[in-house]
Amino acid sequence: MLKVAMHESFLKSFNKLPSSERKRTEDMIRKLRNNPQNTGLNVEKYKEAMDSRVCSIRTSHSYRAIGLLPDQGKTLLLLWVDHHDEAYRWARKKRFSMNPQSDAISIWSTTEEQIGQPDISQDEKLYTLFSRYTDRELLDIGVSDDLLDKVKSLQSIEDLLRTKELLSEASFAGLQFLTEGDSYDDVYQFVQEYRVDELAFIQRKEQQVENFEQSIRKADKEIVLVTSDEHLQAILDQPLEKWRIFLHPDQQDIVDNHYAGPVRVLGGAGTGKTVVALHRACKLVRNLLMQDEKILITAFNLSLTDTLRKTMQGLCTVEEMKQVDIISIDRLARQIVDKHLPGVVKNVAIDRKKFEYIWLEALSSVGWDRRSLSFVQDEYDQMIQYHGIEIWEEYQHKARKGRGSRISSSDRKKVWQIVENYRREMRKIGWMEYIDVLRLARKWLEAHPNVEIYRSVIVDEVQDFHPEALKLLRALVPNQDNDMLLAGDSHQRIYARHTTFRECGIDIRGQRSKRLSLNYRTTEEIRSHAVQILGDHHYDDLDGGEDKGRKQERSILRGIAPNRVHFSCAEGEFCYVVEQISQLLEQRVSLEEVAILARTNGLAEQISHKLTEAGIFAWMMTNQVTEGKGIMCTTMHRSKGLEFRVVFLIAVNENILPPISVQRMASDEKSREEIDRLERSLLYVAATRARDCVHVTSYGTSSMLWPVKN
Ligand SMILES: Nc1ncnc2c1ncn2[C@@H]1O[C@H](COP(=O)(O)OP(=O)(O)OP(=O)(O)O)[C@@H](O)[C@H]1O
Repeated sequence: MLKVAMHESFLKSFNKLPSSERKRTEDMIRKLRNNPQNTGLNVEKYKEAMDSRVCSIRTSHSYRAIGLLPDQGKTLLLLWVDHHDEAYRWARKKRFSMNPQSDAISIWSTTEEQIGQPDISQDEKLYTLFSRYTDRELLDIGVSDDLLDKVKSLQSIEDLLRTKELLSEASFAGLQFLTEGDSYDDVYQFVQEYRVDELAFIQRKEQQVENFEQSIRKADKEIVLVTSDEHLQAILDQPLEKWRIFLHPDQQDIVDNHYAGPVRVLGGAGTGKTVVALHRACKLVRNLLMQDEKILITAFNLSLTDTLRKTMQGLCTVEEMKQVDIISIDRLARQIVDKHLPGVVKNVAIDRKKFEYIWLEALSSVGWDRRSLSFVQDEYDQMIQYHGIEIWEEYQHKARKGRGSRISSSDRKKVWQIVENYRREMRKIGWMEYIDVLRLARKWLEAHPNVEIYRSVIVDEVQDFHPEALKLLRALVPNQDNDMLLAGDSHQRIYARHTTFRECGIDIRGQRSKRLSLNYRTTEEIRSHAVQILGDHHYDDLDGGEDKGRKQERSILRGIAPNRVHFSCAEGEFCYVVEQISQLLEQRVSLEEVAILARTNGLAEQISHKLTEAGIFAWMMTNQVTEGKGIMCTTMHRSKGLEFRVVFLIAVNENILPPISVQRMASDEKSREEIDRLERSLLYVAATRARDCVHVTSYGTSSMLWPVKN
């Protein structure tokens, strides 16, 4: 009897099959397990594949499954199922390896060029990239025997890059240094030093990956071994999300621990912070809550809370969900105020531009004009609203830590007068800002300490919470064991809100700070490019320290680097997007797995209309509309927390990233630096929404934040 295991990728492709084919595939697996010799199955080595372990299995007249079966292997690992042409195409370009660090199996695509040797003439051979080095020299810097001819035939840096996957890290780096003009001796020295580390790595690898069977057992996060026909049925009947509930031990630890107070979970994009937060929520509902107690799951915006709700519904029963509230922090604050202070909040101002005339009148009351507007608004946001200041005496002597420009005491008095005028006029016309609503809710709760609303709170994307929101959370949940889990990442901070948990009354100590560093969403190529965009700004650990964990992060998936393309005009960019979408459709990628992200609402709306006009299903995601059919178009800001197979970042142009209007608002060097940091984080967030592929496009003059390489 043959053991059958199924990789996550197999289940993904299985989920996309027509139902009749699913049934046939299920029958095929049953037959495989019971009688692999069954002639109808045609289990055959697929000779055109790069990996000699690849085999194909017939599931029906026109469908094939692809698997890995080493010679003398006892376990067949199913990897893919598709229409036969597609299945073979998939298998032909794939390479597979067990990743000893993550216990994951890596599947990555190679390009057509990598499959065949370049066809070059004898003359051309003389002038190849490495023709001046002898075989011995190349062997000494780590090029393996079987790759000597290939390396010697490379003619350009692009050829070398395409060969990267075939070379060891050390030899690839060495060859790259040679092309950059480093002397052979320096490169030789570098490779020898590098090899000491690499040898240690290979020894670890050999120890850990003793054989294929053992690796399959170890990779239990992404591979499931079929143990019986009933088990097979159960797996195939479940949606993928449910099946995928195998946490990494680091993740499981965070979920299972008992904490004497709030716990912080840091980690770059795609490291599973949300997954951990929701599993923790589930665990608390099951093991901690009394029948009349509730847990709050909150995040910054509506689209995020929508996504959290959907995932949570997949993890908990309907009964358990009754003890869980999932709501954005702003909406929750509004609910609290409306309930306990009815009529106090009439309207909440989102667009400050609308009230600019009030600011200008307030400025003129002290003899200032529009030129001081940005400075006063920055002072209001970063000092007065940030610290929740309501009286002059508090503002008068407040240290202006972090503010770039100095202020005289008479100007400070004038700023306060302007702010008082602004607040009074806003009250008169019945408007408030969200920060005011958060403060009102918090103050009401602080005045009524016996009203316990939640037993525990779980927060996602906490880096963008305003200090008032964090203080509100503290007031919502009494200080006790397992009271708070705060998940976030300062690299993804896209609103200018710097605070520390401590300043907001949230005390995190020692062991209650965790970091995840294995990226499950994005390929290593996309992750590393996105990280480069962040530049060399300082990134904090959300509590006043520095987050130094970024260097340890890595992805379990491999793939292609982001496509950075530039056009002379917007029309050129649009044609490129349409062309790429047509190719995706040919590859049977569903439109729902594609997103187009732009810096502004207007640009996102524009592309959504243009696609619709071109006959491609597309919809615009807004705060009100969170579901639609076809390609999702939205702003980079709203894409936070979401994920797609393919992402287009469009109009990455000068004066759009950052927008000229935002650049003009900078009142000093410090604000300019902050704008640069925020816009880089925004690009990082947007690019890391992609699982497989990112296209970064621009027209006219491209943005300096993601330059076009010539
Ligand atoms: N242990 C795991 N096994 C398999 N997939 C996982 C695991 N943990 C997380 N994932 C997947 O990785 C992806 C990213 O997870 P998640 O959204 O929780 O990351 P995140 O750190 O919150 O990301 P971001 O900060 O970018 O929003 C999701 O598709 C999730 O299902």
